[in-house]
Amino acid sequence: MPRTGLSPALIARLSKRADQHKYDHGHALILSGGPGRGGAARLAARAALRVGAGLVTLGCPPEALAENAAQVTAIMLRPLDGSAGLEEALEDPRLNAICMGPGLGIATVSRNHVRVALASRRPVVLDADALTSFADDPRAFFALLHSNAVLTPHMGEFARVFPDLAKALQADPRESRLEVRRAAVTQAAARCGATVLLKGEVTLIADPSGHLAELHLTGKAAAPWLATAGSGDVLAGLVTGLLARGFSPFQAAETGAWLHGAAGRHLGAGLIAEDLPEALPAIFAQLGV
Ligand SMILES: NC(=O)C1=CN([C@@H]2O[C@H](COP(=O)(O)OP(=O)(O)OC[C@H]3O[C@@H](n4cnc5c(N)ncnc54)[C@H](O)[C@@H]3O)[C@@H](O)[C@H]2O)[C@@H](O)CC1
Ligand SMILES: Nc1ncnc2c1ncn2[C@@H]1O[C@H](COP(=O)(O)OP(=O)(O)O)[C@@H](O)[C@H]1O
Repeated sequence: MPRTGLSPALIARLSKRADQHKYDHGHALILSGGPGRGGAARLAARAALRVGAGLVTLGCPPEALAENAAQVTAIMLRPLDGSAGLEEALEDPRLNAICMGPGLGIATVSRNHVRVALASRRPVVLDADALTSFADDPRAFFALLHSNAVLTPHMGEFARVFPDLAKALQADPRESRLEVRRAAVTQAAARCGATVLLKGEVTLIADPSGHLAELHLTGKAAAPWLATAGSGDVLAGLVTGLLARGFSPFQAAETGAWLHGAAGRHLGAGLIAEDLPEALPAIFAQLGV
């Protein structure tokens, strides 16, 4: 990916044809945490819907259903009772992309959700608590992963799953940091067998076969107001929505990161995470989608 651009081929893939119906655009499942912890997953769900997934369902513990029902409309809701509930939901083959981590909680149930989702071999985005839940045993985590998974850590989460690679980064002087970051993300993807997107003002994306993309939100392309609570949850939702639409993991990661950056630049100072999905129609219009 050019450092600040999106290729014409990826822009073309964002369009919807007139003869398609909603199920042609996929059905994303976003998992939410318990009561009082649903905000992050709702942000992700909204982003998945705005980026064009045909349907988005928020799966939450039964006790969080009323809270979520008060907050969402176009997004559908499904109570999921533990990982057995997730397994049952995944009997529907039309659910074709999963997002887990934002606000999920760091707990055994989160680890079990990750196991069930990965065992289904569906495209899955693993963010936030889905990563942190495996901090004490990254090797067990890697054994579950496959090439349809996308990990979207910030630096803190990256260090929990790839502590040795993060240590090398922290030890390195500033001027060689980008080179070291590239090497670290490339090694991380090769090690875990999934696409890894390391977030920041420079976002790096690597897949297990050695492809590397980077998005530089610096200089004229800067979008520093993206450093706000929930912004990464929106990114996770964008990537999930694109996976539901049939983008490959690497394409979904680079397209999602680009749209996220464009929305951040478009909104500028004062933006909060809720604004980001709502900026997508303007970004699509600028792209001619
Ligand atoms: N509206 C909501 O409901 C929100 C919920 N959130 C959820 O809150 C939970 C905790 O996520 P957090 O990421 O806040 O906390 P974490 O504690 O998981 O990670 C943050 C820590 O990581 C370290 N770190 C190192 N480099 C960093 C970097 N580049 N960016 C961020 N942290 C870095 C810092 O020491 C920081 O204290 C997650 O489930 C997340 O999804 C947050 O996303 C914020 C918004
Ligand atoms: N200075 C910055 N410039 C541009 N983008 C940034 C900057 N800081 C953070 N971001 C982006 O904002 C998002 C923050 O995500 P994350 O740290 O996971 O926050 P949260 O957990 O609150 O959602 C990421 O997509 C990251 O790339």
